[in-house]
Amino acid sequence: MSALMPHIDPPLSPPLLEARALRFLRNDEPIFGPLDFVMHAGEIVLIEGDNGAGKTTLLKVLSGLLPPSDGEIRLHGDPLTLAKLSHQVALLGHLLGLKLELSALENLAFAIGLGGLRPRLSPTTALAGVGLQGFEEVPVRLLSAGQRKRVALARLLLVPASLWLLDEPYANLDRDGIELVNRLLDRHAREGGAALLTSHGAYAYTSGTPRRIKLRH
Ligand SMILES: Nc1ncnc2c1ncn2[C@@H]1O[C@H](COP(=O)(O)OP(=O)(O)OP(=O)(O)O)[C@@H](O)[C@H]1O
Repeated sequence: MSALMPHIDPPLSPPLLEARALRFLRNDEPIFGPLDFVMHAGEIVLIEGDNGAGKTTLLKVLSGLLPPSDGEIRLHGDPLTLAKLSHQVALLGHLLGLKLELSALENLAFAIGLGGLRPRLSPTTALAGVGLQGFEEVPVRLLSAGQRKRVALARLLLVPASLWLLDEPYANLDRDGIELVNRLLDRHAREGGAALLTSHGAYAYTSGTPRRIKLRH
């Protein structure tokens, strides 16, 4: 390097998710916050709190379903926009967001249309990956609660979102399904994604000790 050229360090990449002074009020009553936290690529973080503490509300705010009352959310250093939300953030909520009259495959095709498709994956391989080979054409209304959850997990696998927001991802799953969620989380983290999850169940994320965010009334 020439003696005249200054040495410039490469810029540090911004956190995957950043919440600053984030608050949500309903009818002037505080539900959560002010909250400050950052999440980096590869992190799995648990949101803890009693019933009604605001866990689901926080996930809804982070996924753009509810506007925050105060504060800021940044994704990869930039403010959240609707365009980013659909491609970079995937929410697995209590209601799963599946269309009951459509088949598992049709639901996945619909999700890809909105959120894009991860390279080298297809809806058929994603369904096989969550143990639903043979259920491709079955309308979701005919699937069990755990099978529906698995369709929603296949959707997570398919879309390229780097941030997963998972509300009770273990609910309704058998032991094999719980291990499946943990495998998907580990792979997502290894591939540079991050996930924020709530869980009341006895089974939760078992690889290492995830960081926790505690919400209080
Ligand atoms: N649609 C709504 N309209 C009015 N109040 C609501 C609504 N949804 C939630 N709340 C209230 O907001 C607060 C937080 O609810 P939230 O669902 O975020 O809690 P949670 O921590 O996810 O609870 P749980 O562990 O029971 O799932 C609760 O007091 C609840 O009564």
